[in-house]
Amino acid sequence: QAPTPTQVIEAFEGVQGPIRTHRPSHPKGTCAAGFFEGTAEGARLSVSPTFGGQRIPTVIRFGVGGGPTAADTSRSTRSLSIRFQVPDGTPWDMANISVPIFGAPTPEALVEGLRVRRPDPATGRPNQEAINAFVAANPKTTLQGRLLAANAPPASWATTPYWGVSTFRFRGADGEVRPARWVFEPVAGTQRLSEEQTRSLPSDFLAEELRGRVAQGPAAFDMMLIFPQAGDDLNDPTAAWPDDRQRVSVGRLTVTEVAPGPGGACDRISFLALANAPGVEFSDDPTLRARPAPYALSQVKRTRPQ
Ligand code: HEM
Repeated sequence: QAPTPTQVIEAFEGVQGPIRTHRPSHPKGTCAAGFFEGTAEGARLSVSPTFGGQRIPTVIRFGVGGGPTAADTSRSTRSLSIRFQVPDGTPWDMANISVPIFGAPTPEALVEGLRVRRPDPATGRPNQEAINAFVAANPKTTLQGRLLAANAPPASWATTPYWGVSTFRFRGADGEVRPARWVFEPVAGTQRLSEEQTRSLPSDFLAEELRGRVAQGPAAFDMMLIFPQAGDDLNDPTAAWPDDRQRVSVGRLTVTEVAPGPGGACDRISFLALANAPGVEFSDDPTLRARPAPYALSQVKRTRPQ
C-alpha cells in the first residue's frame, strides 16, 4: 500500500530531523531565471502551450543532493528544477537530476529505505544489519548510488545533463499519445571535475561559478524527448533505457540570471505541478503520483514562520 504524504515526510524527518527551513531533498540550492522556447518538433509532439514556440519565463533552481551543507565536490546528484510560467495557462513544474535514474522503484521502497536508515535512539546510529537486509531485498535502490560513485561530479551546474527520469505521456498535435522521458543537454557540453579539482575546489564553488559564467552570457540546455523501444520499462524510474534511443529536441532553456546570494523566487515555491495536461501527462510510474502531496506538505513546513 502506498505511503501517505505524512508517512513520506515522517520518513525523511526520521533520518534528517524535522523540516524547518530546508527541503528534505536537494536542500542546498541557488535560484536563477530565464526562459524556454519550444521547437516546431515540440509543438508537434505536445499540445501543451509550453511548446508553442513563444518565449516562456521560467523560475529555475539549481540544487545539490545531500544535506544542507553538502559539498559541491561530492558524488551526489545535482538538480535543475524549472517552473514554466505559461502566460495563459497553468504553470508547469519539473525537478530534474543529473543521473538518468532514481534511487527507488516505488514510493514504498523510498519510504522503507529511509525508515531503515533512521538512527536508533539508543545508539544514535542506524542499524547496519537492518540496512544490509533491506538493500539485499531491494537491489534496485543501489543502482543510482553506483552510477553516481562511478562518475566524477559536474564541473558546473551548466555542464551536466539533467534527466526528468520518469516516463510521461506526450499528447501530440496529431492526437496521438507517446510515452517519453526527457533530458536537458547542456549546450556548453558535459564537463566533469578532475581528481585534482575535486580535492582543491571549495565546497560551495557551484553558485559562484554559475554567476561568473552567466555574467559573460546565458547558459543554455536543449530539452530532448527520449522515445522507448519495445521492452523498455515505462514504469520503473530505476530502470535506465539504452543510450541509443531516438531523441528529439523539443525546446531550449536559456538561463539569463542567477541570484546574487541565498534566497530568491525559487526558494519558497515547490516544484510540484509535475503534469501539464493535456500535452504532458503522468504515466503509470508509481513515483509520479506519490510526489505532489508530500512536496506540498514539505513546502508548508519549511516556509511557515518559526
Ligand atoms: C516517491 C517519489 C518521491 C518522493 C516521495 C519525493 C519527495 C520529495 C520531497 C518531499 C521534496 C521536497 C519538496 C519541497 O520541499 O519543495 C523533494 C524534492 C525534490 N525531488 Fe523528490 N521525491 C520523489 C521522487 C523524485 C524523483 C523521481 C526525482 C527525480 C527526477 C526527484 C527529484 C527531486 C528534486 C530535484 C527535488 C528538489 C526540488 C527543488 O529544487 O525544489 N524526486 N522530493
